[in-house]
Parts: sequence; structure tokens; C-alpha cells
Amino acid sequence: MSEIENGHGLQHRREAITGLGDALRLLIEQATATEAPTAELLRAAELIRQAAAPLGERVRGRFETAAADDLLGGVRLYNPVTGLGSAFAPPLEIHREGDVAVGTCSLGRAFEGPPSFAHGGVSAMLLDQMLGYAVTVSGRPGMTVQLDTGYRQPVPLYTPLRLTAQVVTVENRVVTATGTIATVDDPGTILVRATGKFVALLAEQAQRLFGPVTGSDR
Ligand SMILES: CCCCC/C=C\C/C=C\C/C=C\C/C=C/CCCC(=O)SCCNC(=O)CCNC(=O)[C@H](O)C(C)(C)COP(=O)(O)OP(=O)(O)OC[C@H]1O[C@@H](n2cnc3c(N)ncnc32)[C@H](O)[C@@H]1OP(=O)(O)O
Repeated sequence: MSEIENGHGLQHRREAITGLGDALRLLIEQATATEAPTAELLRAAELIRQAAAPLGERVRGRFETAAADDLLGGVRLYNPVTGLGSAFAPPLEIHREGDVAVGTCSLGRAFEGPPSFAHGGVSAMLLDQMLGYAVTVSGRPGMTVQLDTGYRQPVPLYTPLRLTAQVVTVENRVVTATGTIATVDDPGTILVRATGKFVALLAEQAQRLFGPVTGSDR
């Protein structure tokens, strides 16, 4: 029996994953911003390898879902944008305000593109997630087939950001959503805008793409 088959164990593991994610995000921020002496970098690399080794002793394969995740319930702890267990995620927190999805995060040094501003691909990634969330909660989940981003002003690092997204049209299987990035302090000044198209999968497409993950091909 797995150690997390009771509810208490699951909650405990999710908290531990979040704690590990917090530590990893701190590590990435410090390792990216550091100007510490070179000897410290060498020492840190060795310590980090030591810390990583036991984590690698039991890992899941490509098609296996994390034991602490709940795919259908929308719990994805390692999502690279929102996942609290992800070293890579800012993490972006998303909630609903009526028909609009609202997200908040701030971006550290690891997300830098132009000096002191966010990389354009990072803005696109945040908006893909925002639009995907709005499309999912509208009840017509789908995959991104197109994402257009307009960069109006650069997105500052180390600044609380406010993102929005909403569904604008539904045509057969294609849902179109739009989204924005602004700062919390100046929500009326749109820095980046995006429009995305999402396609609801046919059963045959879902089976082809995700059968090995859901186990429905066994
Ligand atoms: C599994 C259960 C999940 C439950 C989840 C529950 C809770 C989750 C909670 C929160 C989730 C929050 C956020 C969600 C997160 C996601 C954000 C990120 C999403 C992504 O990051 S996802 C990765 C990138 N994404 C891809 O990796 C897609 C690659 N792609 C394909 O795998 C194929 O593209 C496919 C299979 C999608 C479609 O198959 P296909 O291409 O053969 O299309 P098909 O023939 O089926 O056409 C159907 C209609 O789409 C139109 N259409 C097609 N392409 C178009 C385009 N580019 N522009 C305009 N319209 C287009 C056609 O014109 C036609 O339109 P019409 O129906 O009107 O004729």
C-alpha cells in the first residue's frame, strides 16, 4: 500500500512537495542573482548534487502521474506555471472573479530577458496558462492551437503582476480567449495582451494523446 493512500498522508505529502518547491525556488533565485565568491559556487554545486541524489532513487516514468496529483480534480503540483512543487513556476496563483480569471505572481531573476525585465516567452507562458484556465472553467477544456501575444511595454521583474483572462467566443470546438498582463499598482496599463484559440479534443484525439497517461489504452 502506498504511503499516501489515506487522506492525511496525501495532505502531508502535498505540503512536503510545496516545501521542497519553495526551497528550490529560493535556490534558483539565489543561484541566478548570486555574486558570491567562486568557491561558494563550487561548494553549492556539490551540496545540491548530494541533496538531489535521494530524490532520484524513486522516480516516475513519462506516462505516470505524480501520486500527489489529481488530474481530473485539476491538482498539478509540478505545472511549470502554477505548480507549488515546481522549481520553475513563479508560481502563478489563479482564481475566478465572475467570468474573468485573475492571476497574480512576481518574477525573479531567472525569468529575465531584457535586463531587469521579463523574457517575452515567459509572458507568453503565463498567458497560455491564464487563457487555458479561463477556457477550462468555462466548461469547454481544450488544447492551445494558437497563441498571439502583443508586447506593448516590458514586464518588470520583482514587481507584483496582475493577469486576467476571459473567454470571448465559442465556435464549434474552437474557444477563443483573451488575456492581459499589468502590474498590481497600475492595473489599467496593459503591458502584454494575448489572444488564444483552444480546441476541444475529439474522443479519438484524447485517446491518441493521453491514453498512455490515463491508462485507457490498457
Ligand atoms: C484530461 C482532463 C483534464 C481535466 C482538467 C481539469 C482541471 C484543470 C484545471 C485547470 C486547468 C488550467 C489551465 C489549463 C492549462 C493549460 C494551459 C496550457 C495549454 C497548453 O499549452 S496545451 C499544449 C500546447 N498545445 C498543443 O500541444 C496542441 C497541439 N495540437 C494538436 O495536438 C492538434 O492541433 C489538436 C489535437 C489539438 C487538434 O487536432 P487538429 O489540429 O487535427 O484539429 P481538428 O481537425 O480536430 O480541428 C478542430 C478545429 O480546430 C480548428 N483549428 C485547429 N488548429 C487551429 C489553429 N491553429 N488556429 C485556428 N483554428 C484551428 C480547426 O479549424 C477546427 O475547427 P472547426 O471545428 O470549426 O472546423
